[in-house]
Amino acid sequence: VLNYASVHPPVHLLRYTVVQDISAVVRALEQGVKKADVDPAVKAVVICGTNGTFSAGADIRGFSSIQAGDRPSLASVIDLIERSEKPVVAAIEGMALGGALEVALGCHYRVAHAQAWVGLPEVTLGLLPGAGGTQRLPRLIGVPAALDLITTGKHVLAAEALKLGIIDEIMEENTIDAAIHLANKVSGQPLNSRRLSLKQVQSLPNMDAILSEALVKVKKQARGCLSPEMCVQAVKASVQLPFTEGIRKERELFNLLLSSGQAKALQYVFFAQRAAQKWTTSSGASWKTASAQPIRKVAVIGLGTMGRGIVTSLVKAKMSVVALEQDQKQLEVGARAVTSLLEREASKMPWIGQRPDACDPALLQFTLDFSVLQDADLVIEAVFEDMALKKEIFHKLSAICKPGSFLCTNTSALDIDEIASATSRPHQVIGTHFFSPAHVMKLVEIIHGRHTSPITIATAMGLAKTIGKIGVVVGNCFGFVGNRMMAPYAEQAVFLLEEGCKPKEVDQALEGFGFNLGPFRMLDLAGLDVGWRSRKGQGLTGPKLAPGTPARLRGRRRYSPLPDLLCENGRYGQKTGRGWYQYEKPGARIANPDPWLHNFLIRYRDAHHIKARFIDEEEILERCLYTLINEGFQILDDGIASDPEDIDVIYIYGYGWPKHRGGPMFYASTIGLPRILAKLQKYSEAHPDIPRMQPSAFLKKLVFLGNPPLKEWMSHAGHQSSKL
Ligand SMILES: CCCCCCCCCCCCC/C=C/C(=O)SCCNC(=O)CCNC(=O)[C@H](O)C(C)(C)COP(=O)(O)OP(=O)(O)OC[C@H]1O[C@@H](n2cnc3c(N)ncnc32)[C@H](O)[C@@H]1OP(=O)(O)O
Repeated sequence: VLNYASVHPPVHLLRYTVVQDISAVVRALEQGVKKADVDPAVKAVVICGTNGTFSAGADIRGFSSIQAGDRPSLASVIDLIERSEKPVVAAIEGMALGGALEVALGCHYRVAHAQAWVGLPEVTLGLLPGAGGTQRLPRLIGVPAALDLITTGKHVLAAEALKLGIIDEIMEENTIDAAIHLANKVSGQPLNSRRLSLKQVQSLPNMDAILSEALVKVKKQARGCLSPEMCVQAVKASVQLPFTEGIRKERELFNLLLSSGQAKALQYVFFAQRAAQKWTTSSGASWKTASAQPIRKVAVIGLGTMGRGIVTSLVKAKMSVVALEQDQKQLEVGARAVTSLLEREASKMPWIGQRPDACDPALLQFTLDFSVLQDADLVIEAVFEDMALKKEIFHKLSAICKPGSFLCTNTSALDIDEIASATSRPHQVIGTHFFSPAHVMKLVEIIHGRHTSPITIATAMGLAKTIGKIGVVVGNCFGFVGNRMMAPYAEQAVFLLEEGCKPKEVDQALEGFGFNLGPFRMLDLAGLDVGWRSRKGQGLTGPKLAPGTPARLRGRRRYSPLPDLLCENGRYGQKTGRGWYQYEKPGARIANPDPWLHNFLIRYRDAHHIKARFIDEEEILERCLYTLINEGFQILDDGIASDPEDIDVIYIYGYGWPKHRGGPMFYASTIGLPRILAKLQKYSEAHPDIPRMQPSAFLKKLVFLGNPPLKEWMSHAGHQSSKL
């Protein structure tokens, strides 16, 4: 891990590589600094990394073994560095993240390569910079900038770090030589002014307001996630307390976070997101053997809400795009919408000024001419959810597109195999389920059909990565993973209304749990007509419904006609200004309880002889969340998702599941599968007409096997993951 290398005497170079064994690095760093301190031949020290990287910080896997008492050791080594009578210079190449930046902050000088970047990502892992970072950074760059970096975990490039004052010098090349040169130059000069622990935090007249506004902001954004709030508390301590007391406070807050459980969940998500990129299918295809084909030109069919967002994402990633509509008017409306989205995106990216080509309109062509699509490497069809229309388009694409083109359908539920059957190249057909708004949401479900080739999967995954999305490979079934699990959740929410809840009560319970939006606000945003169209297509309502079908039963299953009745009343959600809530005008966003709906529910319950009862938050949460989780177990058993991590990534990045709870399957593992099973059994006995409440056989099996850890679940699934 450590080389104590004499490079240009009298400067000594301490080199570090990957920080896997945290305590070994801390010990080695301590020994290196102590040795340099007592060696009379050494006049200065440079700390750098190897292979062009200072350090990405600690190995996250090592956090689980950190004991509360271990923590101060890096902090004390950083103190040792800072107290050294010989100047210590950090030479930052590549990146300095987390503990590594804290080490650099303990150095007296910091030199960085122009392409290097720095950051304190601890907050995203449920922690805070606990080796003095929350006390030194505000002393170096002031409270507002330090709060921004520490509470978001964002990375900044060397140029910005220089502007902020984190870095003293930037080099285009030979960063280590420059650091050695600087170390030689400052050798013998007084160091007190370079010791951040001795500096005062720059006082600001509105400091109290800055701190309290920061707290309000992070509380609002974090929805129950503790680490951003603790970060603000720690920075506040740097303002209000002397350095050593501030460090004590930082340690106390760090230990609290370390034992909170949220840190474990967030660290799980870090690895789950990366594991999802290593896709496999139940037939044995995998990322290891399939390579993505290069995609230069993409065509998008349909410029509705989804198509516009998809085009925007592609252009932002500098891909050449052809956007097709069926008539001139729709083409013009769509083109205007895309232009405005691109302008809005550009205004959010100030660095775009330095990269004038970032949203280059020359990359984008709007057309009505289907034949322009013939040389596209990949086509994404994004018309509305109508199987006949999609099949017609795929039939045409199959005839027009060059033989190597990949054909993707943006669908949230439809059968990929049926769509592929309209082509002569089903192996090149794949589902790419984007989430709305598609230029913002990170997730893309990549759905392989029976005939989809591994190269097609790899190419769709590659495209997702290129445009900054997180692709997750899933199997083909109605609703795939995300919407299939959403169905029992939304169904429970509506049953709860029938039984006595108000939409706001259900939403508040789930927003309190940490969702960005509760189910009714989410449905109003997505548009109630989407589900209505799908239910009509399935014959659950509308003209295809058999006459004489009881209002609240489909076969022997409980059914709620409430969402259909709302649509029949023209209440489609936000877009019509009325849905489960009322809005000031169509398109407005603030949801207000609607007395009309309240009276409607009373009349509905009377008509169906339902006696309203009080339903507490616990029941709301358990019925909505546990039925969703139950479907997740069924999906794993069916092989539609290859492991629980994939489901969790889908829920976090596509459905607003609170990240600090680690995704539904991780959450289930923290609650304990026996408890989930017992609750589902209780509710399904009370509601025998709701099949989705019947515990899945896989869940029962795992409980029978003694509630094994999440990592072992798939070795017991009916459909075993080929990742094993
Ligand atoms: C020279 C001075 C050295 C001083 C060193 C001091 C060290 C401190 C030791 C004491 C510790 C005290 C407390 C410290 C806390 C911290 O440091 S918290 C900060 C931890 N670091 C991070 O959060 C960085 C997380 N990683 C990333 O952001 C990115 O991975 C990356 C580094 C920017 C690289 O991105 P990219 O190129 O896109 O690759 P990825 O796909 O993301 O990752 C590649 C594989 O590497 C694995 N990985 C990455 N980071 C870590 C990590 N920190 N710990 C463990 N593993 C990591 C990642 O999982 C990928 O793995 P595979 O999927 O298996 O390939």
